[in-house]
Amino acid sequence: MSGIRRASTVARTLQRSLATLNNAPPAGKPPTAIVMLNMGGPSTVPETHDFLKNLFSDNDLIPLPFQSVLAPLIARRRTPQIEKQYEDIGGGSPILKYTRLQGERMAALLDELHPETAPHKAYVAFRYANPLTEQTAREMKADGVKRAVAFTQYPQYSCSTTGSSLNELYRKGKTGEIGDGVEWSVIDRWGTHPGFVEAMAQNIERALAKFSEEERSDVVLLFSAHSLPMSVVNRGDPYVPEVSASVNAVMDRLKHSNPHRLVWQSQVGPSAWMGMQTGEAIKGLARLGRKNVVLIPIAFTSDHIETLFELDLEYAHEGKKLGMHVERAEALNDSPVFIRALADLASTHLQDYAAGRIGPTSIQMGLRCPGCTNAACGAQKAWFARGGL
Ligand SMILES: C=CC1=C(C)c2cc3[nH]c(cc4nc(cc5[nH]c(cc1n2)c(C)c5CCC(=O)O)C(CCC(=O)O)=C4C)c(C)c3C=C
Ligand code: FES
Ligand SMILES: [Fe+2]
Repeated sequence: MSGIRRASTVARTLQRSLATLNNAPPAGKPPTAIVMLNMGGPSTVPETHDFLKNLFSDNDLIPLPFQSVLAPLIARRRTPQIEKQYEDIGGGSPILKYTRLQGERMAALLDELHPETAPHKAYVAFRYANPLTEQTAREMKADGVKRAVAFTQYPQYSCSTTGSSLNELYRKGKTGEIGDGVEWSVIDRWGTHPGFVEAMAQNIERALAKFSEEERSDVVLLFSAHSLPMSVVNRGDPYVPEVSASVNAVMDRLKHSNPHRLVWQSQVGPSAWMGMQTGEAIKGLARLGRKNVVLIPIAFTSDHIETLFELDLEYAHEGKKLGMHVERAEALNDSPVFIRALADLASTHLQDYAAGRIGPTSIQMGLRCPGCTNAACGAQKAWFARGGL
């Protein structure tokens, strides 16, 4: 351990002891909180409007002039179209169901893997839908949490996704809404973790098995990730290279059995976004005579309108019209291989942190995008680097 890291560990331990003296914990050992960060989605169709209003109000995701006035207007205008999409996928987003299930199973595994910090409790903190961070903060405070891990559920880091969730957590944490003297550390990205790669590869193999043996090696693997505005890419956001690293890791695990491409979906509005777009790629492959495609959602861990609506209902349907055979690799959802990977990530983090091998944040998280002008990013990173104390 370096001298600086040892000194900061000692300082944190002292701060923690003082905080404990000031706020006696409730009877019984409070849980180690594993806070699962994600954007969330409307669990029922009537929640769509509030979800969109929260999303368009997020200055870290979409900086708008007069945001507090414009956001409700845009949300109201967009609600009917998006409500229809949630109706078409069965009446709501399954993200809360899957995040809860993943969290509960992960916490049970963690109690076995790392009994030193047991009991573990998974908390869900969504950015735009219930349970919002403020609701989760109240629950954590009531539970008397003193040690918490912010665990992003986005495999690859973007300042518009994980960055926004961390900024929100920082705002609630620094005002004491989550409790006083809570010691934080962060799992900020994990897009090449072997368990995540294995779970993705197994789902791709299951989709490939739906093609005849003669066709199988010729199937194009089309990895599809939510796009980013070029303004975000061009300020140095790490998401695009991190998604590419995930794709390469999965292809290595598959021993490059098939040709592949990484394409981008779900762009919103008239500005320039990262391409090539998924829909255009399917049309282009059809034009080039490629008949067989597996679509792979690589940047999200559970089903959402983008898998169930865009990939299944729009693109797969479009492909079929063009005479193609299009399958989709399942999202990770309740994959036991994936849930074990989450538990491994958290237990390795807790172990390394307790042993002083890592600090509260990764080395990579300390660096702001070279083009960043958002002061919240700097304050948030500094706060988490001090363990939130
Ligand atoms: C890793 C995934 C995602 C990134 C990166 C991302 C960036 C991003 N998104 C918008 C604007 C919108 N996104 C919307 C919905 C939405 N976004 C993601 C994921 C990422 N977004 C998901 C999974 C969803 C859907 C939720 C679901 O339940 O399926 C929407 C709302 C829908 C719509 O109006 O079309 C908007 C708007 C921006 C601007 C952005 C990067 C800056
Ligand atoms: S936008 Fe990336 S650190 Fe601020
Ligand atoms: Fe999005």
